[in-house]
Amino acid sequence: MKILLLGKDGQVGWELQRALAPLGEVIALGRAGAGELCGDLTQLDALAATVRRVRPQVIVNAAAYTAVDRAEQEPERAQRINADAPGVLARQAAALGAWLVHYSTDYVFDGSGERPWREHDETGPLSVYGRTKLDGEVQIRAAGGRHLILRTSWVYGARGGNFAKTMVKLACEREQLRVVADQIGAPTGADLIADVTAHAVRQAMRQPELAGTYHLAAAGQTSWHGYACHVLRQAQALGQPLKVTAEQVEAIATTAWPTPARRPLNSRLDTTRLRHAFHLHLPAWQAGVDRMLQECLAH
Ligand SMILES: NC(=O)C1=CN([C@@H]2O[C@H](COP(=O)(O)OP(=O)(O)OC[C@H]3O[C@@H](n4cnc5c(N)ncnc54)[C@H](OP(=O)(O)O)[C@@H]3O)[C@@H](O)[C@H]2O)C=CC1
Ligand SMILES: Cc1cn([C@H]2C[C@H](O)[C@@H](COP(=O)(O)OP(=O)(O)O[C@H]3O[C@@H](C)C(=O)[C@@H](O)[C@H]3O)O2)c(=O)[nH]c1=O
Ligand SMILES: [Mg+2]
Repeated sequence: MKILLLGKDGQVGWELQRALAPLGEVIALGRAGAGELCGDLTQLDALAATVRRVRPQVIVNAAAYTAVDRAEQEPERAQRINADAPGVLARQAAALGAWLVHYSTDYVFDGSGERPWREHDETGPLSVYGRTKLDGEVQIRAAGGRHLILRTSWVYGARGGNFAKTMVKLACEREQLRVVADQIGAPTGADLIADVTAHAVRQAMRQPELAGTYHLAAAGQTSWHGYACHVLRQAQALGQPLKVTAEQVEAIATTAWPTPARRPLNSRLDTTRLRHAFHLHLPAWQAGVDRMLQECLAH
């Protein structure tokens, strides 16, 4: 089996290089591409030509414009990368009879209510990032090919920048940390996402009726404040020289932390559909966070 992986250098893309390897030949492209193959999602014609040249059975797209606040100033670029490029990939995949695996986000929802979002709940993105990710989903479905859209949340990985690493860095540098406590979700590891992807691809190729949209997040829930406190407790145990300890992190409301992009308060994702369809157990969010910190901070 031939798999075309896009976005190989991102948090999820990096883990996918490892997780997809046992499934077949993985042609992994970053933004720079390789030889005649284009991996740049802003180059729509060259991207389409790349798919036609490789003729994969599966395309996995882990590339995205993920700078949520910056996207408010660059809506056209975010639209091209997060929506138009996935549309191109989906139409090329459909023409080849190939699968497309793509990732989306909790930020397609408006964050209202208390209950975890289900796949068919009404969307209502609050930001340019969320709107462009939602349009990517729409374009993929419209192409009519076989696809898996995996919506995930609060991604972290050993490789790449993420909130957990930012908290450790800031707690070592600053005298004070304030973190929003009213946005609720589940931190999800890039390694878990990659492993579930590989498992789902294997199963979906035998059971094409499994095509569709699924919520994929670690079990449990917390706030960004709860997440930060957990990270700092672990970091301290691993010997990091913190100036701000977990107990000293100030819990604040979203209204006290103004940002260019609005973010959902309720980012919980209901993963029942994924767990049942693919017979999966999803671990508690803390397990993967602890493993990542151990990998990054232990010496
Ligand atoms: N990060 C998160 O918290 C969440 C992510 N997701 C989704 O999961 C998926 C994977 O995200 P994650 O791995 O965390 O994101 P990262 O930001 O770690 O990785 C995205 C990758 O895409 C690359 N990229 C950006 N622009 C282009 C381009 N024009 N052409 C080619 N590559 C490009 C980035 O390169 P560079 O670094 O050089 O810009 C980066 O390597 C995405 O679809 C994202 O929307 C969903 C929920 C939460
Ligand atoms: C650095 C910092 C952030 N915050 C807040 C801002 C924000 O509400 C929250 C998290 O900050 P971030 O910048 O990591 O958030 P953000 O980049 O919006 O994270 C999102 O990224 C995209 C790609 C997704 O798809 C989402 O699932 C989600 O992971 O914490 C504080 O309250 N205090 C701080 O010191
Ligand atoms: Mg971010």
